[in-house]
Amino acid sequence: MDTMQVQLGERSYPIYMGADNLNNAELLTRHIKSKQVLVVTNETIAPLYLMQVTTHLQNYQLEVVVLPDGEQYKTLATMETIFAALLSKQFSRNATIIALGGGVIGDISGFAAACYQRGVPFIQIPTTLLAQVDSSVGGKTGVNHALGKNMIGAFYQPQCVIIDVNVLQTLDDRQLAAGVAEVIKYGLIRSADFFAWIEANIESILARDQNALTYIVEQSCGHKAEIVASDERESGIRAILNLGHTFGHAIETGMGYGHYLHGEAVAIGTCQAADLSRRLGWLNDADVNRIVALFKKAGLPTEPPADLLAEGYINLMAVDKKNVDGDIRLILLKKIGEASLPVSVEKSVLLEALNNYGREN
Ligand SMILES: NC(=O)c1ccc[n+]([C@@H]2O[C@H](COP(=O)([O-])OP(=O)(O)OC[C@H]3O[C@@H](n4cnc5c(N)ncnc54)[C@H](O)[C@@H]3O)[C@@H](O)[C@H]2O)c1
Ligand SMILES: O=C(O)C(=O)C[C@@H](O)[C@H](O)[C@H](O)COP(=O)(O)O
Ligand SMILES: [Zn+2]
Repeated sequence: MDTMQVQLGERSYPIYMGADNLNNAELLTRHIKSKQVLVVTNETIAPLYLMQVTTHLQNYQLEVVVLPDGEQYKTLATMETIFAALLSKQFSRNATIIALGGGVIGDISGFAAACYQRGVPFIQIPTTLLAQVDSSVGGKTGVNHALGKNMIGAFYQPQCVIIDVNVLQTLDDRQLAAGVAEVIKYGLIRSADFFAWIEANIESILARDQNALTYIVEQSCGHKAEIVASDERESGIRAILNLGHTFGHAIETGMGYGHYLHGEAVAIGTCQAADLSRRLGWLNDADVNRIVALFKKAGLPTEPPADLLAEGYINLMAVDKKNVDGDIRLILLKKIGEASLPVSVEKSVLLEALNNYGREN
């Protein structure tokens, strides 16, 4: 098993990465400092992994909340189910919440932990590739609003992250690919070598080769942990983790949550960001073709939805969290392996790019 530390002073925590960690009773209980424990999961994950985890928690006052499955349930209304369970069982401020699931469960449970009695400890047990490489690390928690993605939330760090790569074997292919989108992101924003490694090994990743999966989880967590350690609350460099997300979040909200998976929307959004970077003269045609080709090889979409028109996009992007004084700001690419900090883009340039995506300047 490999351990990595997210260095955040008194909020520092370990990420445990390995195979079979869900069968490690000592590890699963190492960071629980309370008698009361609430496991939050969903109706898909519960039959697969709930027992495997709760079997090691029999010495605690254990409660379980099983939420409905889907991005459309990442709402304030769903959080009420968690608060009702905590209050009806009279859980105290030292109780521990365990998030067992993908990014949706992690984001909701983390935000519930941040809010309940103004903050209780929580533990992330991510069960999708996307959650293992991205959402379980870094403390962004929250829920969606009908008018904007992740608009209600808090920065709230977990006590630890426990990753078991074995659980990736039960993920369906579409969900695996969605996770690969965020893995490609790390190569694009920070490491041309890692990007080239993904290009060379994409077949092994998609075939769920244990070594390939372990490698991308370790590399991705390493990149994310370093970025978060240097800028916990996104006042600067952390924003590069948002590559492709300004377009991607507009797609998710505009098309209705759950229509496109988050990773799929990020894949399209990253191709749009690459196209815009080319229009600004930062990337050349060959770079953009290379990026689009890798997403395609991963089985991800690269074309924006035809029914989301440019004006609609811009209205949705107008509430992006990176905006300042109403100016839309995006993360773009200087080259493969290096992202820009947020760049303000004139509405006319954005409209031109949205209307002519993939075509000559
Ligand atoms: N907090 C962050 O930093 C951050 C980063 C990236 C994404 N996110 C958020 O994460 C969410 C997307 O997360 P996701 O891609 O994990 O989606 P998800 O949580 O919806 O999980 C995807 C699907 O896989 C199922 N599933 C989970 N684990 C499984 C397993 N081991 N075997 C079989 N099925 C399994 C789930 O029930 C669900 O149907 C979005 O809401 C996105 O905004 C947050
Ligand atoms: O951790 C971060 O910082 C990220 O931006 C990671 C993203 O992959 C993730 O989708 C995040 O939830 C987006 O954050 P938001 O602030 O744009 O909602
Ligand atoms: Zn993301």
